[in-house]
Amino acid sequence: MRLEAVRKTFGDGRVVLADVHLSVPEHSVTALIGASGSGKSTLLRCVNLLERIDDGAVFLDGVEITDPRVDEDAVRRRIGVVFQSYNLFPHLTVLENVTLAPRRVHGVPRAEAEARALELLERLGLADRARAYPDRLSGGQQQRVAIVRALATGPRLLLLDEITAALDPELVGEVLSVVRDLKERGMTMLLATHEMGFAREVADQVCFLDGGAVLEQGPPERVFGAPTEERTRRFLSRVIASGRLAG
Ligand SMILES: Nc1ncnc2c1ncn2[C@@H]1O[C@H](COP(=O)(O)OP(=O)(O)OP(=O)(O)O)[C@@H](O)[C@H]1O
Repeated sequence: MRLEAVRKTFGDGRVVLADVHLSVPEHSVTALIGASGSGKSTLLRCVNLLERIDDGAVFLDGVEITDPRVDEDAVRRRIGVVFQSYNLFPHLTVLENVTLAPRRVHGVPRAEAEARALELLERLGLADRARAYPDRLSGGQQQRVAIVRALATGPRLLLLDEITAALDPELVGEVLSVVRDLKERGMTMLLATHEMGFAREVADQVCFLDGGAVLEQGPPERVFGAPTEERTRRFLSRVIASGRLAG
């Protein structure tokens, strides 16, 4: 997946993404870091076509998905998204939550959708929760269900937007270990995070966004260990001061 010269403005003409170039190689993990408001979520939303870009292009498997003639549903099937808030339907069981989009949006037969869902739930240690309702699950379990739901359409790319931010600290680990497992299985991921320790551990590439522009990009050892830009250094020292580099 790659972004070429992506520009996004909101209402009053404020530039939120300015000329962003970013390449996310297949089977690799890219972490977007940067201060609150630097444009991380907006970038993810532009990739998933939840936001329309003003200029530039986004490519997935060599196809320009930001071309207005492209079928948006087909694109979304190939891009899984997990947000900070799990957004599970409270009146549906775990299994129903996971199979809803494949069945209703993509027309997958019930038996096939359920078989795939159960396989994924099993893999994420949730098989025994399939018939439970979300309010019977911990936050960590709910977020893992949200990850299963994102995987249920067999995406080529997974976008993770601050997926541990709403969790109690003791529940963060179980969600991060799922991400590690997906990485080992070769899933291509683009994630936005404030957890620098996690970015450093799981990412193949770290991209520092500042005011909607990519200021610095490279392997985590380099960006965290020897940042070349003064602003990156300042951001990281603020993060260290707040204790979020470890973890
Ligand atoms: N729908 C919108 N309309 C207008 N402005 C928006 C909209 N969505 C985001 N913005 C603005 O765009 C800028 C970037 O926001 P974004 O949420 O992408 O940043 P972020 O880096 O993800 O922040 P955080 O780390 O707090 O999640 C912010 O100034 C935000 O207020």
